[in-house]
Amino acid sequence: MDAYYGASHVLRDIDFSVQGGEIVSILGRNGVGKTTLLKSILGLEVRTLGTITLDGKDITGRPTYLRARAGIGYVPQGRELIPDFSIRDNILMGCYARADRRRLVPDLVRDLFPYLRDNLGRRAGLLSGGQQQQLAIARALASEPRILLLDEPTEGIQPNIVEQIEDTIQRLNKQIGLTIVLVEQNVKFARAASQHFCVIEKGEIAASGAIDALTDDIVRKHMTI
Ligand SMILES: Nc1ncnc2c1ncn2[C@@H]1O[C@H](COP(=O)(O)OP(=O)(O)OP(=O)(O)O)[C@@H](O)[C@H]1O
Repeated sequence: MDAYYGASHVLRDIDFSVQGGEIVSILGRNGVGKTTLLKSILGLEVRTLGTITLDGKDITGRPTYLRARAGIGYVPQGRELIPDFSIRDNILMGCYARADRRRLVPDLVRDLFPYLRDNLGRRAGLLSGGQQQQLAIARALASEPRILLLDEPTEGIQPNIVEQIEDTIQRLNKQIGLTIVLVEQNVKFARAASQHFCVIEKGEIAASGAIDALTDDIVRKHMTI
């Protein structure tokens, strides 16, 4: 798969796949194309050449909202919440991506995030960074995705809260078998959270494999500045 913004060729010859039920981290320096890979899977903003399949079905020609309804959830970098909306209304925004369009705060969200459950009427803009990240994940879960794309969930989050996010990711993966693609700059977090990795350098895959094969050499070569 190749990806373009206008004439700018951002991803080249990307052969990337995720098995159901696994967590994969996409790593690499700033600007190498990690977010673009997620946007290519979603069909968002970027133009792609090549084929994208979900459960063996070709979704390449489908618009983003149909890819979402087919089971792809997205937590964008920077979270993109609506600060003046309540926690409840931010979560319900995710329901537009549901195949059945039902508007409800799923039980899963209530179980995972007791703070959100107990403060549904609170304005999103008043939440801490960690709570906002929980809310962005909750909004994505409202569509009941089978695969969740998470763009830098630990960015700007206090170290003690990073562990909570890792715990959430593990629970989603183990309890409901959610497949997760995680864009990360935090190598320690990626090592702890995922089973596979994929390093991108200048728009191409420079290394990939089981997470144990993510050596310090690879990190030094492709990730240090
Ligand atoms: N909407 C856009 N239009 C044009 N160029 C873009 C657009 N979005 C990103 N780019 C460019 O595409 C390249 C890859 O960007 P991308 O955001 O995918 O990188 P990234 O690895 O996710 O970086 P970061 O870690 O900073 O988020 C960069 O050179 C960036 O400037």
